[in-house]
Amino acid sequence: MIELDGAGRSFKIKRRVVHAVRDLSFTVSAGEFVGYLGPNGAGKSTTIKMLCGILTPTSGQVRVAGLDPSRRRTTLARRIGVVFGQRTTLWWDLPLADSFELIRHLYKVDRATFRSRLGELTETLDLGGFMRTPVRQLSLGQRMRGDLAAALLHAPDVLVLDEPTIGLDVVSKASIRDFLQRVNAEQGTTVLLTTHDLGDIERLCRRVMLIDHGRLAFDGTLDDLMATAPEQSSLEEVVTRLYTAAPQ
Ligand SMILES: Nc1ncnc2c1ncn2[C@@H]1O[C@H](COP(=O)(O)OP(=O)(O)OP(=O)(O)O)[C@@H](O)[C@H]1O
Repeated sequence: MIELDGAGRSFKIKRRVVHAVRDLSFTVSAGEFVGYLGPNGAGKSTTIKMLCGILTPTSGQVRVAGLDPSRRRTTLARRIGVVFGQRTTLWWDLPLADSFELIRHLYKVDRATFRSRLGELTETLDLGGFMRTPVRQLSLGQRMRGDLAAALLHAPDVLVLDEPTIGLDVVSKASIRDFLQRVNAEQGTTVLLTTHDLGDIERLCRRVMLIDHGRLAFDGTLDDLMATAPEQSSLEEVVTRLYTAAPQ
């Protein structure tokens, strides 16, 4: 469902070149739920932007649902949902319901499918109490639930999440994790999750990829990851070891 083959992305800043992602190769199969970890500045967001076609790779190849994201961005938009936890894709001044209606038009979702899909999402994400509230008046947790619904309204095959639980309290985090687990298990949606919250990883991901300095430093199951450190280490200790040991 997601394939990277030697993908790289560099940026030229004045006379300096920053290699945000270098020679990255991995495959994520349909239905997998994969955690994508890495320290600040490792290249996670750059990878995600290449997956949804916002950035074109400067080397190698990227394929999502068999499509080249930067060339087929519009077609791909129907197959992929993206949530950037730090930003909203909703219309700030409009009630949540109006944002969803606009998304329905953008993605050309027919009215009956939209109604049943929105009904399901409203129930599972408990959106009913604030559907008529302008997005700017929503709490962070409410806004995040709205963003998740917006990303899933068109029933994408792939869901890419960039820190979807950032800033949320423990109860909101738990409900979003439950929701994501259900989407993956019940609808077979392929999920790539970027997070600094290791609780998200422990709770949701069987497979973990770790990127550092733009390169893949680990790709395996959560158990394999835990086995890289002495017994009884916490996930936080294991990840800290890898972040500090990864090659430059
Ligand atoms: N548009 C850009 N122009 C120049 N450099 C960039 C650009 N976008 C990212 N970079 C650089 O690429 C590197 C990787 O950045 P990226 O945002 O992908 O990291 P990240 O892993 O998502 O970090 P964080 O966890 O802090 O969000 C960083 O050194 C960053 O400064």
